[in-house]
Amino acid sequence: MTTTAAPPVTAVSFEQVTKSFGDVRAVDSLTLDLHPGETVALLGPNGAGKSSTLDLLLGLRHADSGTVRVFGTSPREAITAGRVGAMLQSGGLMGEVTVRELVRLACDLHPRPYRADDVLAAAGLTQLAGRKVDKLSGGQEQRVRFALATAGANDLIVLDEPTTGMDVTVRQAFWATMREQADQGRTVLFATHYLEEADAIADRVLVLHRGRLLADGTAAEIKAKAGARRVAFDLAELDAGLAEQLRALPFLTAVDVSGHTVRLQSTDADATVHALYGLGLYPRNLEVAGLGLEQAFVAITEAEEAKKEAGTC
Ligand SMILES: Nc1ncnc2c1ncn2[C@@H]1O[C@H](COP(=O)(O)OP(=O)(O)OP(=O)(O)O)[C@@H](O)[C@H]1O
Repeated sequence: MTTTAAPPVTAVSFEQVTKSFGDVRAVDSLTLDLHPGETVALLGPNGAGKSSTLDLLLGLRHADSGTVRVFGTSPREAITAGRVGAMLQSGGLMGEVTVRELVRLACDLHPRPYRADDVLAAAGLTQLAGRKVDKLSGGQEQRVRFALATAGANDLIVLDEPTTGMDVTVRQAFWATMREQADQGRTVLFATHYLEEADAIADRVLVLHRGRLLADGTAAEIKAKAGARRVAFDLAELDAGLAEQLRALPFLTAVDVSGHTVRLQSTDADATVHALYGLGLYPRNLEVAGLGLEQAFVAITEAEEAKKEAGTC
């Protein structure tokens, strides 16, 4: 007798999903699969469509066209089954109750709940459990949202700019908890403007721009996709026309002269270094390195903007 292996479960699947608000296409033909155990960062400039994408995934909005599936079902079915936890930017918290009462309620409502005390502890809220929710600081409120998103054994955790307002210690504890969740096979999807977080935490990075997926890969792949390298050096003497001279060189995509330090981005670092000597410069402390994720992100989204202005996309 032969047995056929079940197809691998996809945590999230977007197929040709489009969502517009009036003239604005917030999500544009998005096709995407997320897998169990992946930690995925969703990056994009303001208005790129990150929150809209998360809203579609959570069934808070419906697509104009295309299909969104969560563990093979509709978002609503997946949520009702207690498979999805979310921490969103918007939406007020119930204020007149204590932190403990609110977290208990979330646990009571969850089909696969954790113990409220454990949830409070994991979110760093044990000391604040007796405090009224409307007396919390912004960062403390974020911790409560985190607790509500992790009140039960969710298979997918969706976080919209989760660490905004959190101090460094809480932020580190937060990501440690998320790592544990991913190590247990859960999928963690988070939108963020903190690119260093995406670089450190995510094993997959998605770059959205005007509702379209511009890049999808590991942080290293995204950096490589930007196709540029950093060239930095110091000059003992600065010529007044230096910045102009540098800008006239080929292959440069960014020029920054600050004090005696020059930072360049070049699509051909070898040619750039050669050209520096050609200009009669004597660069000291010369460093050539790949782009950081933040610079790669800026390079990729700016290149897309430039294409749009030139009418080629
Ligand atoms: N309810 C709405 N009504 C009208 N336009 C909307 C609505 N929600 C989103 N938009 C528009 O859709 C686009 C995408 O917005 P969205 O909030 O998804 O972006 P974002 O990437 O999350 O941005 P940010 O980083 O600023 O939070 C924007 O141009 C926004 O103005």
